[in-house]
Amino acid sequence: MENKTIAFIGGGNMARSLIGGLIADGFPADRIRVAEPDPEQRGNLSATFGVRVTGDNRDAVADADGVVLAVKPQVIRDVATELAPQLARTGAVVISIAAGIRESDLSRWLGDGLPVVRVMPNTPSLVQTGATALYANTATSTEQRSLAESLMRAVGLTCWLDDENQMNAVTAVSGSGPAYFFLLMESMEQAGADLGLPRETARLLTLQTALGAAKMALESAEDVATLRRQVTSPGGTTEQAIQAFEDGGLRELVEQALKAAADRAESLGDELGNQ
Ligand SMILES: NC(=O)C1=CN([C@@H]2O[C@H](COP(=O)(O)OP(=O)(O)OC[C@H]3O[C@@H](n4cnc5c(N)ncnc54)[C@H](O)[C@@H]3O)[C@@H](O)[C@H]2O)C=CC1
Ligand SMILES: O=C(O)[C@@H]1CCC=N1
Repeated sequence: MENKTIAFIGGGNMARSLIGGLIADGFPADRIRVAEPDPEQRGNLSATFGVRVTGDNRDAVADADGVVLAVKPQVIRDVATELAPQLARTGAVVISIAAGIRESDLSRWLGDGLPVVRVMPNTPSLVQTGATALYANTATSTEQRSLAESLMRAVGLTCWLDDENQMNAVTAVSGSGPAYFFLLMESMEQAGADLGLPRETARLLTLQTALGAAKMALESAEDVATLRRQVTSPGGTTEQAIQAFEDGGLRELVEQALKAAADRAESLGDELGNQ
């Protein structure tokens, strides 16, 4: 990524996570541009990260080697069309993080033949513990693939997809995934407080347990089912909790929830791609 300049179009939640993670990894703030229409957010981005901000998308991409489209799926078509003539001249690789929006639609809006990489990151990128899947179109050179991968690797784990259709499943698992774990943490914190713990104690015990479980699962040679069984003493306390989860249909609920997220990614692609 040496000497590369990156422009973010849209400086919202996901862009902030990526920018914060990149800077924490040593990427120079003076090689990051952010185009953001909201003046308050621009001020905040500039004050927090020291990046160059602008209200003009075209200004942001002028000297960029990589352009991250970090706007909502509903506005990506307008942004792509607006930037198309300029991107055709600069040859920058376009990196879209928009859920559901297909490479074929992006390529049509940008003008066929431009390098486009679809990526699905997640917000823990802010603390360099992101999980990102990437898919590149055939117009993307090896160097441009490597730029997209290096950007995302700076903020966490990366994996390439050969089949773009898998991107909706990725969105359901890791793109949206942090929210599921946050929900579980919210519920555990509340339950701990209801059982009589001080709120802060319940919070800290919950968060450290989540961190410990994820770290252990990543580092252990055992699969997660085995690790779960190791906590579950026969006739003990965990068994009662796990039984309550199973009786409540947790596994089916998780399947339904992830299917609903993947279906929404698909329908966003249908709705917004056919414009
Ligand atoms: N939030 C998340 O956890 C994740 C989000 N994504 C994707 O990232 C994209 C952005 O999502 P968020 O950051 O959550 O949304 P957000 O609403 O926080 O950020 C979008 C930003 O784009 C700005 N914007 C609106 N119109 C614009 C325009 N015409 N030109 C430039 N900027 C414009 C908005 O002012 C806003 O700051 C979406 O496409 C979403 O699917 C992907 C993975 C995870
Ligand atoms: O909720 C959403 O649509 C975006 C995509 C993945 C996470 N947030």
